[in-house]
Amino acid sequence: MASASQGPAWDWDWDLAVVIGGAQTHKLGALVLASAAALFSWFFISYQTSPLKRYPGPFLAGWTNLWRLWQVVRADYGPTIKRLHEKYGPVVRIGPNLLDLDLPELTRTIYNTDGKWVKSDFYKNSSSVINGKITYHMFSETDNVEHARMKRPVVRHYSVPSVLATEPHMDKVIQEFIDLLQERYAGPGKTCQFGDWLGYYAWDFLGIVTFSKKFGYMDKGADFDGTLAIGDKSIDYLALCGQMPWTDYWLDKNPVYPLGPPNISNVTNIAVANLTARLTGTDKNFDPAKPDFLQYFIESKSTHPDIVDDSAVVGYLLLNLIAGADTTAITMRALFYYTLKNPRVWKKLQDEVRAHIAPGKPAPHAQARALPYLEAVVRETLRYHPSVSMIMERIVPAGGLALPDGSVVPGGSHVGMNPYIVGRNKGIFGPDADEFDPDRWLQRAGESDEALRDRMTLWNTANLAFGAGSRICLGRNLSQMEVYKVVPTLIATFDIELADPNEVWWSSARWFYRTKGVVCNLRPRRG
Ligand code: HEM
Repeated sequence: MASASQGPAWDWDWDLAVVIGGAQTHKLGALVLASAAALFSWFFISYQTSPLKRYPGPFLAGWTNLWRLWQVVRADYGPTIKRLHEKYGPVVRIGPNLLDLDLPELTRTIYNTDGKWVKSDFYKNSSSVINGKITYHMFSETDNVEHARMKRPVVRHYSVPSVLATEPHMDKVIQEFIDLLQERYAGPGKTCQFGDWLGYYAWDFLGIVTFSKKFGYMDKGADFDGTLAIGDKSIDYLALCGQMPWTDYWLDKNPVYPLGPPNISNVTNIAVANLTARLTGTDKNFDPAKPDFLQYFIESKSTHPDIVDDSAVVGYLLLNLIAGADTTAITMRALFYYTLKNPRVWKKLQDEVRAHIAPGKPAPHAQARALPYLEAVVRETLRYHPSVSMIMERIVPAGGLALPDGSVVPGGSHVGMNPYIVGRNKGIFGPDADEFDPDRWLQRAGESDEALRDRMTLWNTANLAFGAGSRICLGRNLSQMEVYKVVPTLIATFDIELADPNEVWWSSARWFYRTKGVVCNLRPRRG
């Protein structure tokens, strides 16, 4: 009985708890259901009423940006979107408010200099928090007026004559590069992680033209301080967060516990240390007869005191390194990978180079630029494997964008083109656009000079490897000089072959189309 009399009390409490708990569970369940219904209705109404609904694309992409985030996670972004264009045509909806266009005839409209076309928020997460304030640089600043203000003091330093003035620095680093390769890898039975070395060269090259000092990756033959790996992470962060830019405020810009990519503090420290040494006259590396970008930027403080202070100089220095090293390394790696895999192209390039460039010393820029097949190979590499292989998003200005099919994309929508996709447009480059063939850039049999000129003008409109318009790559002259000088120097100095002619390199197609591999045998030149 006792147990019977105690039992009901316990049961009563238990039952009450169950009833209350059940009621709460019901309420919670109802709340979850209501929220899901509201969310679904919101998605459904947005989907149904979107002015972009008429454009084809994967079903999920029209509903949520998670679809495109997933494509970035998969690291096969450019090729995936290209396949969608093959299926749906030149306009593909890849987000609720985003169209990817394969319409080279519109490049000069979307990427122009009139200031009306603005970069989307995709770019904003490539910024830093300085003294508690989010700070943008030339690449991440979306406001065109502010961007023009930042660019004005330094743009002339990237002109061909200014870049050419740094050739003595380039020669120094190129000489060291070939000497190190000779020392370490030119012996019998040795293979060289050539792809990695092109990365070390690209970083040390920029170190030397930027502040007359290498980082030391070539000397150590390794990413000894992890900077190259951190650089990769920060570019991946840009690509991933850029699909839903608000996530950056919860991750990297979160004031409580920032969860962004590791920052390249060692490069920042090096930039600050170099600036301080230069300003205090203790910089032992600097020779006033050999200008570098640090010197140019310090001069900008006098020419534009209202814009450039010491922290702006550090910003310019960092952008040189972050925007310029991997992009150029990707281009050089791709150039060697595709040409070495194609014996006809390799032989033609090697013959041309060896007929004009002396081995064992840096190729003079003027001589290298006079080699037509080298030029064709570089152009084809930039077309076939552009370092930036994602959509370069812009916001359609008020008034809309008229498409060739007669439709008008309304103002406020996001649109853009991807250098990888436009570069393989068959209407422009022909049915073999998916093949690597530098000869396409040469004058064809029976083609008049005028016809060649027209063809090149057309092809240049589809060349977005360096972007276009007011936001075109600032460092393009510098990176081209870097490539045009080192490639013939290497070919003139070494017999180069892939250690495994069937090598399939590792690749990751996100904002940068990164690659690893190109393992080579380097032997002192015989022929
Ligand atoms: C092969 C090498 C390179 C390639 C393929 C490349 C590609 C690009 C592309 C496509 C853009 C435009 C992005 C957009 O509009 O969304 C860009 C912008 C930029 N690049 Fe490069 N780049 C290269 C090398 C360099 C170098 C060496 C530097 C500097 C030393 C540099 C500095 C910049 C800067 C500052 C911007 C932003 C320009 C602006 O918005 O005003 N790049 N680059």
